[in-house]
Amino acid sequence: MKIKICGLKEQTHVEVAVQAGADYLGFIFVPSSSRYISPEKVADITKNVPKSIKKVGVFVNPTIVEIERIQKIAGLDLIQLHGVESKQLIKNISQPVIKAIPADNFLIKEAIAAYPTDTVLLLDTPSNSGANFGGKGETFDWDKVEWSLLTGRKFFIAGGLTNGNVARAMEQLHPYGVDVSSGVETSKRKDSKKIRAFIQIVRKEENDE
Ligand SMILES: O=C(O)c1ccccc1N[C@@H]1O[C@H](COP(=O)(O)O)[C@@H](O)[C@H]1O
Repeated sequence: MKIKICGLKEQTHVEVAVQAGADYLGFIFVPSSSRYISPEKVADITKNVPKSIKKVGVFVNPTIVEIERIQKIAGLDLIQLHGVESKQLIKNISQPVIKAIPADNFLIKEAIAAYPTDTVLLLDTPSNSGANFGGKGETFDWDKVEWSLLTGRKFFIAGGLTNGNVARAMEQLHPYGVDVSSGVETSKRKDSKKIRAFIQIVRKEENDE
């Protein structure tokens, strides 16, 4: 089970996530987000991160120029697209892509048809405004998704995961990975204890399965 800790802004939390056994570290390059971090800061706080742990840049409707500029400075391994990006943009990105989609059966079917199998999908809670901006800490109704649509596809579960529900998400949904941001924060700041506990719970659950 892959674990992605997202929205990191401080070196201490990067170190905690790495030591506890995260696979992916996520950084938000969306200027309007309270979790925004500059590419220069990402390069600085991740300089000691082993190469085996992947750095993911999260974007909403970026241009290819913006992605390439930020990727070069921050040293990103993967690009997560969290908006309504074109298929052509995805084709132009040199790094592997994680494509976030709202957890809605119609949109899941569309995404499966649109994106090649090497594009990892990330199911997140649909936003009330219709836009797919994440990081709100809200779960979606797991029972309403036709999970069989995703057979053969790698997908992350995101949206409101916490130390209290992640084991159930794994048992019930069998994702390729779990992605958390708000659930490992206290007062809108990452919380080292919650990060460690989240990763321990996931590792224990995968051993028990
Ligand atoms: O975290 C943000 O501010 C954000 C902004 C724009 C796009 C995505 C964002 N976060 C991503 O949302 C999911 C779910 O987060 P949460 O656990 O529900 O808080 C995750 O992939 C975040 O990286």
